[in-house]
Amino acid sequence: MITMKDIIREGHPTLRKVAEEVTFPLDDASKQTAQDMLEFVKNSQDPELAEKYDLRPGVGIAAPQIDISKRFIAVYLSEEENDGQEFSRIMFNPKIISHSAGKTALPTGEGCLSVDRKVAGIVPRAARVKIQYFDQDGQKHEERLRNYPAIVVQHEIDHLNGVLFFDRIDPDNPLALPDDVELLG
Ligand SMILES: O=CN(O)C[C@@H](CC1CCCC1)C(=O)N1NCCC[C@H]1C(=O)Nc1ccccn1
Ligand code: NI
Repeated sequence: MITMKDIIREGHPTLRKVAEEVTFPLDDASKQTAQDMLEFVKNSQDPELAEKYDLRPGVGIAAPQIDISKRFIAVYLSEEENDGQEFSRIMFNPKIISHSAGKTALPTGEGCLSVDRKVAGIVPRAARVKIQYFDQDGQKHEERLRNYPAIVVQHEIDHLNGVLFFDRIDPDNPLALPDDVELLG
């Protein structure tokens, strides 16, 4: 199982690489790793397991965070976290194919399991995104996301491009709310 010791931290070069696309048919190792990543995110939200294995609660993880520079992510939002609808996905080669002009941001800013410090500031992201990704069988999916799932998936796709959340904070005015950004309420 994946635990915090497997998660690389800020300063590790892999976090700043552009990850490689996966090819299909997927090798078994990538399939297993992706399932382990989803399991980690779910485990991290279970108070008993998080306590037992010292996991920092997370809602998503990208392969580069466990030092695998390949383009796949896992996201898990419980129904409590996502307006009564569970959101659970493993995405291979995820891509934003279009997005809204309007932007959104979490009112409390963002953190990252690979960043062991608090960085205050608004992280503007597209409010709505149309994404394309492949599942482990190589089936193509297209999905429109908004609100919290849209923010989480954009945070994870950033990891595939070597981007960390604080790269998106305005250094001159980190806490300012740009006109075109609506806080997620
Ligand atoms: O790349 C992936 N990561 O770095 C894990 C991050 C991803 C989220 C950060 C903002 C958008 C995506 C993550 O989940 N966190 N960031 C660090 C500590 C907190 C934790 C978190 O927000 N936990 C949480 C939130 C709601 C409910 C349950 N748990
Ligand atoms: Ni992160």
